[in-house]
Amino acid sequence: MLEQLKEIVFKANLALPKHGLVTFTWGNVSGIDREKGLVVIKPSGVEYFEMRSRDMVVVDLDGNVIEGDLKPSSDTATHLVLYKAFPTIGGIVHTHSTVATSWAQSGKSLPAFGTTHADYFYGEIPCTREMTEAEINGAYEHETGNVIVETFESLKLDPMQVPGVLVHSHAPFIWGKDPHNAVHNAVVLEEIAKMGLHTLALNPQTPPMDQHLLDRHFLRKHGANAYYGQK
Ligand SMILES: O=C(CO)[C@@H](O)[C@@H](O)COP(=O)(O)O
Repeated sequence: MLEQLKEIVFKANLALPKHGLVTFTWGNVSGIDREKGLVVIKPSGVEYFEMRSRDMVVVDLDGNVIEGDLKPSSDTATHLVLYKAFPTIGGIVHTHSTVATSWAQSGKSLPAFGTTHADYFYGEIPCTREMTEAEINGAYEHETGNVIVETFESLKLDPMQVPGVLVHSHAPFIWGKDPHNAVHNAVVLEEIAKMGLHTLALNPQTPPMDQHLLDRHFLRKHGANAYYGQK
């Protein structure tokens, strides 16, 4: 079942250690088949060097395992909340990449300081609020998804314009039109998180970039009038 999507999700998972985004098993990638309403996700706690395409787990949008011998990622419930709330996304990545996670741990949103950021994220990457004791002690991974959705709704953000979030005291979740695109955005997030950290070290008063420059850079790569590359 979903052999092609399993292969895509498997390769996207292997791309995380390749890009230096995960240590040990600290991350996961999923992809969705929207027509079938099924999600393919990495198995939980399996070392990347041992993982095989056939180890990918197929779940439905309620989290029932439809195919697979292994337990799905412990973050599956978060992925499912995001797929249900954001119908335009096709792939999700979670990592504990060092610098993006440092922003999340500090509870700080990542401002758009320059064009590297603006090429991929149309403005600040928000950090969620802290989760409550009841949320932490309840269905924690499901509530993690809910707090992400709450953040995007309260800030009126389009998840395809800001394809990622910093979860307070935890780490980033990043998404895209498919698993490969989500990994690409996760690599970008780690790079701009580093740049943001260095920017503030050099000048703690650095303001967010000019709005016109932000518009110019995001819109030249995204939307109806995009012209970057061989378009
Ligand atoms: O946050 C954590 C662990 O703290 C998890 O996201 C990470 O280890 C990945 O877990 P899975 O192997 O996907 O279950």
